[in-house]
Amino acid sequence: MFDSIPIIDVGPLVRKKGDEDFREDPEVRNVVHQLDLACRNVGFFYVSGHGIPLELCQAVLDVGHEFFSQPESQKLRIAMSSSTGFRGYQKLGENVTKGLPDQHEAIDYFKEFESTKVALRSENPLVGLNQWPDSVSKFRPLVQEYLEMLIELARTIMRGIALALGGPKDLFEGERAGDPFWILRVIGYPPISNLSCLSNPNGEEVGCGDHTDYGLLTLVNQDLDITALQVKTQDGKYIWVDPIPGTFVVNIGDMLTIWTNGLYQSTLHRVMNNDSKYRVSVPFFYEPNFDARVEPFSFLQDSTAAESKRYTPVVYGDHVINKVLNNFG
Ligand SMILES: N=C(N)NCCCC[C@H](N)C(=O)O
Ligand SMILES: O=C(O)CCC(=O)C(=O)O
Ligand SMILES: [Fe+2]
Repeated sequence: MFDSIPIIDVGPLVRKKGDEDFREDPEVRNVVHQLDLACRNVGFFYVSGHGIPLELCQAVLDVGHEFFSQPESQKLRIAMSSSTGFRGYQKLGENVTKGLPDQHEAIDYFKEFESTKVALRSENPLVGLNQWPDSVSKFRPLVQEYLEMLIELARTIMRGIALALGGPKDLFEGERAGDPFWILRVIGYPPISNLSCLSNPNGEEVGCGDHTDYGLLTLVNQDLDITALQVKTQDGKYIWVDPIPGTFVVNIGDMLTIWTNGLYQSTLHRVMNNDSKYRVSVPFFYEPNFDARVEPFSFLQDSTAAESKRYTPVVYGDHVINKVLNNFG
């Protein structure tokens, strides 16, 4: 049970990640304990002290606003389709959650596959090249710089989570997530009140319907002047996730649920932009290796035991392909 989202200063993890005595360091232990509580009880937390400049986060949101404010014809020049590997721009309502169209537009980026892995091409619908808008000149260099920093930050937080589980600090390296897949979405949410045609026949319009994220860890960078993200508590109530300057909103994904045999559950969340302003958010999704086989850790099975709670193993890539194909029918 929870009614608020904890704030965790991960400064010690970031500063001491190369230290020999990382595991035993009292400041690191303290962060690790907070991560454990947040992952067990909430599945969501804010991260401060991460070292990513606020100006870079803001600049990424700014180019998002600039892109979405363009005429549709301009945006469609980088349109997403099955022939781009589902990478690129999707119009309002194109993404579907639990059968209902989401009231957001977005550009989706996925890690590109190495061209040498030819075998992937024929059977993997996500193979393709990322689509960059040349109409917003700073877009590509900014987003690429941002991506590199977020991959590193997420890897560092996963090292803390590895210790929180009582595992070795490289629990999520190697065959599990040493060559992590990633997804980045630049998302625009018009004010719900502005929507000219309502798509949901039997209820409220949502910017993004109830869902859990697919992989390991999501880091959300969101406009600071609008509250729109909501997290569902165990008793079915939603709580608003107010933006806090200098933080990311972090949540755990489905693969961590399986690896931890349900100890750390991915939490349902949705987006409602009831504000009168247009909202941009940029979630970054840090994922396992594309071909990682994900199954409950044997060292956790005793403590998380009840046989009925055993999670079925999946290959991460199969899970994400399924999700993406469902999102776009
Ligand atoms: N890559 C991630 N996690 N994207 C999350 C999008 C959530 C909505 C999507 N239509 C769904 O139903 O999953
Ligand atoms: O816009 C947000 O704040 C979160 C979006 C989200 O949950 C997602 O894309 O998975
Ligand atoms: Fe999400």
